[in-house]
Amino acid sequence: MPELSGIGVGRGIAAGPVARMSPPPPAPADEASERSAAAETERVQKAVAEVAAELEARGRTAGGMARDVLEAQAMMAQDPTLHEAVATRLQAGKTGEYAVHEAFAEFRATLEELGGYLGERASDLSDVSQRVIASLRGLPAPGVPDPGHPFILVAEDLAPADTALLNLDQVQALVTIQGGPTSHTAILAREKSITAIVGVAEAASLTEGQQVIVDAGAGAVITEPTQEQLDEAQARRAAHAAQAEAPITPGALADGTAVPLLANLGSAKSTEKAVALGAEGVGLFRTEFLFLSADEAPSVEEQREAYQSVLEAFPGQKVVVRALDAGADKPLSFLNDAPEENPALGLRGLRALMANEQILRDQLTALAQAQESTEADVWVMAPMVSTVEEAEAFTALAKEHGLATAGVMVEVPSIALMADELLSRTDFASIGTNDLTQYTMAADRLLGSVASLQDPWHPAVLRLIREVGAAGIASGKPVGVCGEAAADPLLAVVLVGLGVNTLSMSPAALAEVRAELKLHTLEQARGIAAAALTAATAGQARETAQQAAQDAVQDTVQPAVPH
Ligand SMILES: C=C(OP(=O)(O)O)C(=O)O
Ligand SMILES: [Mg+2]
Repeated sequence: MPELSGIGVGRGIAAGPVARMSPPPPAPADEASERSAAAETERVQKAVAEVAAELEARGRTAGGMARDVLEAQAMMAQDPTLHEAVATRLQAGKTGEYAVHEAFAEFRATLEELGGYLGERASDLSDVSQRVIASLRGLPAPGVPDPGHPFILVAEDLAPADTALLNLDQVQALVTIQGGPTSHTAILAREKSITAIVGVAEAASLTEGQQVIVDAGAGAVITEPTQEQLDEAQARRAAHAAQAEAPITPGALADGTAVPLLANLGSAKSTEKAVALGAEGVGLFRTEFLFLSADEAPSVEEQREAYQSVLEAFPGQKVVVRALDAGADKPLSFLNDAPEENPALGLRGLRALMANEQILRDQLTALAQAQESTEADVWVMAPMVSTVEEAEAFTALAKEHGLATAGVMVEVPSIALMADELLSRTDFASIGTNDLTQYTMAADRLLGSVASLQDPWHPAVLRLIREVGAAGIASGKPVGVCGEAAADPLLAVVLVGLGVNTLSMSPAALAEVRAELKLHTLEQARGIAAAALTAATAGQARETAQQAAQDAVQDTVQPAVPH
């Protein structure tokens, strides 16, 4: 039973036949057609009609937002301006493929120049053009396949729109060649509870229709499963589904040690889901959504309203609000429009806020006002902090605005190493493992080519977390984790073993983490963490922790002294 390995997202398991994402057809050459213009026109019209009908049919099956997107694409395929542009080229003797390719590309460039909503639709136009060209050539449509039965989707990577539109009755699991644990595909898969393994370099060898088991917990794609393995996978799938239905209890270890499980929220829209899935508060409220689509900072009143709607959903519970984290992957022209060679190392996060202090002051004012009219326990924290002076300055400013609990994110190795000094100057620390991994490993979190380095299991990252956990225990100040690492059930246990008190994650991950914590005592979690720390590589840390966790669970189930 050969296996391919990658980075599993969550603990799901699924089995089924592979269906590969078809690559886009190669661009057609500028050649004269051997057919008459009339014959080419007929071919193109037929292909366009087929593509439009297929997109509409898919929209009807998918429903909801996907239906609107697909119907808009079907309309694009039939746009009269485009048809005129294609017809002109056919009259000039071009092939149908080339006429479609060139006319759609021209139309796309016009849309991109217009910008705004139409500009955003430009890439949809390329998708339609590729579908028509594939149809003219008699090739399968590019994009997510539709074999008519449940399947395991194998792709180089998925565009966010592809992931968002997946038909989850058909797609049993996702395997991508590219991508790391914090890639968009992994984050979206986690959010939608799709069984997924990303960064499977050898997935290119999987063939259409081949039976595989995708075991996300083990990060393995089993390529020639035996009947016994298929039965076991089926049983584990049923158990996993039952776990999602398990009663919601507060996060705690087997010995009753409380580990509050909090939600990461990206906007006010997801509060309901977080509450329904049992979030005991919010460990990271990302406020960027208010700023990113704007040309200038939103007013204090606009901000107050948005913050209030989140705070109201958590009366009596903790809500950790992060000050604006702009720069690098989230550029904001009104905050910093200077070109930077290395924006991830530039004026981002708290650095950008300190350079535009009024924007930070307005945000703190809005938050303090929102706090006054709700019963949530509001904590505020700063992103991308590198020095204790920065932490001190932010904490003082937050208190000046009437926010009693102020802390910082630990995302830069320098501040992790200074955790003891940090915690003597601020109220709490929250470890952002996505950026902490990026900066520790010097690997851009958005770059597929270095995704394998972007692994929070790396012992270098774990050693830094140990520093922060130890400083938290020594000072009695709370230390949380709000990066994607907290959503990996076994890594969550390791984090608690390293001294972390709370875990914050996408709400979809709460059930799995809750179930895993219940299997281990604090002493065992410390043992599993100590085992992971002995490793030399990320892979070894994961394996060593898995072994230590299994041994610990067996010791608990089988008492050492038989009766
Ligand atoms: C939680 C984090 O912040 P973001 O992902 O928003 O940068 C992190 O870096 O881990
Ligand atoms: Mg971050």
